[in-house]
Amino acid sequence: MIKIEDVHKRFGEEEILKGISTVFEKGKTNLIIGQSGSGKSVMLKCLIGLFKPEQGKIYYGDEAIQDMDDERQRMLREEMGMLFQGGALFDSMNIEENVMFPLRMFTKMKKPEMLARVNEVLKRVNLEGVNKKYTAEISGGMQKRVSIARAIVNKPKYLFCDEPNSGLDPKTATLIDTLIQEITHEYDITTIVVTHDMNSVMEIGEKVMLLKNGKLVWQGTNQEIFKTDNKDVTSFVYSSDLFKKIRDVQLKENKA
Ligand SMILES: Nc1ncnc2c1ncn2[C@@H]1O[C@H](COP(=O)(O)OP(=O)(O)OP(=O)(O)O)[C@@H](O)[C@H]1O
Repeated sequence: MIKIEDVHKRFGEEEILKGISTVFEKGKTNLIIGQSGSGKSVMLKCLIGLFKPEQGKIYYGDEAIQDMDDERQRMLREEMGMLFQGGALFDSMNIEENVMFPLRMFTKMKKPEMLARVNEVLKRVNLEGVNKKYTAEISGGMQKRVSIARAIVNKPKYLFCDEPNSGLDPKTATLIDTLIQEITHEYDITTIVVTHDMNSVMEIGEKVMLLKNGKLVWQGTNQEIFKTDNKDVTSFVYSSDLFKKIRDVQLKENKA
């Protein structure tokens, strides 16, 4: 679990995060949604320690990141898996070397042990046997699965995903979302996903947080998001034509 209390982040004169408090729950997919520029990525970067909030606290379990010494912060980073936009795989390494990278960085495992772990996670993401291929030789959806394998290879307690299905067709996007959710449940990870995608909200939004202009304006489940009359939620959700049409049909049915 990650708990944040009254987090403020400023760049120069501009306050980007204006006092955000919430809990990211363990064993669940926690989604941060909101329009472009609402502060989602800044929030994510505060959570992983890339940005330091001027005010407020970020607790990992009982410990605030601000109160941890350098060694404890380094240990915390080892507990984090990251799945960033574009996959960020190394073109010059094959798949096996890419997935092994965090183990080389953070552990003292010997090669056979690393290889066994790499094969285990490649199997988990249904990519057995691609070890020696290079990024350019596999599809975008497969690259995402390799990135997921790399993100979980060191058994993280926390998984951070920034727009994990950007650039994928809807079917592959759903597969990636579902994989992230299954892994979250299986390994009891606290997963945080930044997304624009309403399909992801519907599929895996076990806890959904809506940011607007640097404030948390609504939080709830994906079931609740379609029932609430909160104006910020409805204007975000129904800015998509498809969802607007679905809602119009529902309203008509309710009247009939
Ligand atoms: N390093 C930085 N220095 C100055 N301003 C920044 C920095 N990073 C982000 N910002 C500003 O913070 C605001 C929020 O940006 P952020 O990237 O968090 O938005 P977002 O909700 O993730 O948007 P998008 O969905 O387009 O990625 C923007 O106005 C952006 O210009």
